[in-house]
Amino acid sequence: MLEEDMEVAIKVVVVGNGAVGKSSMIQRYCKGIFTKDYKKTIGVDFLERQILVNDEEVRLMLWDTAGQEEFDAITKAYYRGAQACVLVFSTTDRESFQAIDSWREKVEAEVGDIPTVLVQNKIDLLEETVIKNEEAEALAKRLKLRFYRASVKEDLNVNEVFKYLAEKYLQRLKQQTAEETEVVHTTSNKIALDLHQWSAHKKPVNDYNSSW
Ligand SMILES: Nc1nc2c(ncn2[C@@H]2O[C@H](COP(=O)(O)OP(=O)(O)OP(=O)(O)O)[C@@H](O)[C@H]2O)c(=O)[nH]1
Repeated sequence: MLEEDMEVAIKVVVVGNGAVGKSSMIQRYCKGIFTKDYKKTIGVDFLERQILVNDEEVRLMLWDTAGQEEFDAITKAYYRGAQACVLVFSTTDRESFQAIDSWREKVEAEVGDIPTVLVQNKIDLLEETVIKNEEAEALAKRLKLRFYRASVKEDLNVNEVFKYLAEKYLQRLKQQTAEETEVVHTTSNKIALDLHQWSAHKKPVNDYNSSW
């Protein structure tokens, strides 16, 4: 169990090419709305939402990063401290699919291996698709990532994406806590053992007169 009074807050970065639906996904998840207008994100922005995961309160802070290369310098700084990541591409944009590897590398370069999920957005436009199902699945397999097909417009699979990331993050957190506890135990066992060995070498109090 985690400390009861401690709130778990997770910084999640949502990355991918421009216009794949990152801002829309965050708005949908945090505000429950969808707008048709496309307003290019300048730099970064964030919204948050609290959810319950296995009876644990989790605050998700969703960082919306610009998909345009021109803002790379600003967005890179915002990856720092990220604890989970959503990689998004669009059903109707092949370049956004091909760019996934490079987005993953950019995030990994800043924060290492964090819980990450691959999302194909705009599946309501499946008849206009430029990506085969097998290709997307192969990419997920190669990157060893959970894969979701979503439509922010139709509110399909959006909640699932963030729920999965929160669960994955908590799972890792508990595992780390358990490992740290084990290290402490191992260390204290070692100290106990050393003390035992030391006292075994120590001369008994009632034996001070004999030669040791
Ligand atoms: N049909 C459809 N359109 C969507 C969906 N999600 C987003 N859009 C539209 O796609 C366009 C781009 O969405 P944004 O959320 O602004 O894209 P973005 O990835 O944040 O773009 P940048 O800020 O440039 O990085 C907007 O017109 C949205 O309304 C979806 O699931 N289906």
